[in-house]
Amino acid sequence: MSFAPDITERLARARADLRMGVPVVVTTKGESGSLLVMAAETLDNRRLADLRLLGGTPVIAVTGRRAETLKARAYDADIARVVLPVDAGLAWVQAIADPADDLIAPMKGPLSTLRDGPADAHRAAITLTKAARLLPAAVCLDVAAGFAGDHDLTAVPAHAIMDTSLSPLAPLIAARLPMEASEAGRLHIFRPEDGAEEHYAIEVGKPDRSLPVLARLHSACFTGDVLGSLKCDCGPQLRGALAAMGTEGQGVLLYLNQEGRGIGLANKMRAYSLQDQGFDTVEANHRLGFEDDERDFRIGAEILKRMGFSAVRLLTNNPAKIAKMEDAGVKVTERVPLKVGENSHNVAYLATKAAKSGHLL
Ligand SMILES: Nc1nc2c(ncn2[C@@H]2O[C@H](COP(=O)(O)OP(=O)(O)OP(=O)(O)O)[C@@H](O)[C@H]2O)c(=O)[nH]1
Ligand SMILES: [Zn+2]
Repeated sequence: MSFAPDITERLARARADLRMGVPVVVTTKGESGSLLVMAAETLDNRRLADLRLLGGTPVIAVTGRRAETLKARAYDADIARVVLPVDAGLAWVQAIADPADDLIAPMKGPLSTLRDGPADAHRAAITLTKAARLLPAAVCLDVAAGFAGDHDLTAVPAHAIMDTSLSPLAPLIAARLPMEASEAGRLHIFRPEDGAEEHYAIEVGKPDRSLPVLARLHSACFTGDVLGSLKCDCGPQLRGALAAMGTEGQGVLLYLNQEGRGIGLANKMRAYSLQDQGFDTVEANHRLGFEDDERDFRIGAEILKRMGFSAVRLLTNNPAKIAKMEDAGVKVTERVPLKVGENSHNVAYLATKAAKSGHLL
């Protein structure tokens, strides 16, 4: 009998802790052992002062993307460990993590980055901040084994954070949902076992499981789907896909809670703020320290398979989605273009997606 949380549950706790500003400890088997980790975004003055009392050399781990903008040398390939100067305060930490003021205060340096020593735990710390939908930057300090226990902190092994296997998704409940596009709608809720966000599937009609189904993998876009934002084409694509399924009398639309191409709504708004400064959608993601697209489309493939679908006619303009479906074992027998909702505000955004992300015009 055990009531203690397992590794997956402790990972969920660690994400929640970081969002609240509570430190966590990342452990490795190597020489350093335990790394105290705080998300740069949620660090406060009290914990920064406490960190200083511990001595040692605190660093901020940032992604290679962010390091490039900061002109910091990334000795660890895809990440950099920026040394926290002795006199650096909270504003300095936040300016390293957050590109909001990069243009008005461009000189943060010269920044010194660590070259020696293991960086696996630091890399895991950044991955954890991303999973918590925070800015990908972590304030880190080597601590003695036992630190987590002494301070009642959640400890997680780096290898568990870096484990990329997909968490099982269980179908939770489904119910009839008549919609404008089709009265024969049914909404299914899927809940992942790792405590991450739920995802939804809207089934239209009763599609024959032995035939390729008309399908759409829609990523959540609060601004486009709900507010009718003109900055993207998501709202018209969502309604267009449902309308096509209504006309055909069958189909399946997955509503994946991967807002902002997987960076979360707060970070997407940071990206929008950078776009107001003149950066395009891809550059904005990079300046924040993210890749262009942080979504995991295996989730969509898994839900389709759980629902009994093995082949789809996919409504998309994004060839990467097709490749990722095929990789995950869902056959794409046809690409059905979905070109709706172009306007004067999003024409540059759509052109950037075509030029940089391979979208078909
Ligand atoms: N980070 C970021 N995300 C954005 C931006 N504009 C829209 N999004 C998000 O991008 C996602 C929309 O992508 P989709 O329409 O599903 O897919 P796609 O990759 O464009 O491919 P299609 O199937 O052709 O539509 C949603 O999660 C939006 O919230 C932006 O400027 N920055
Ligand atoms: Zn959108």
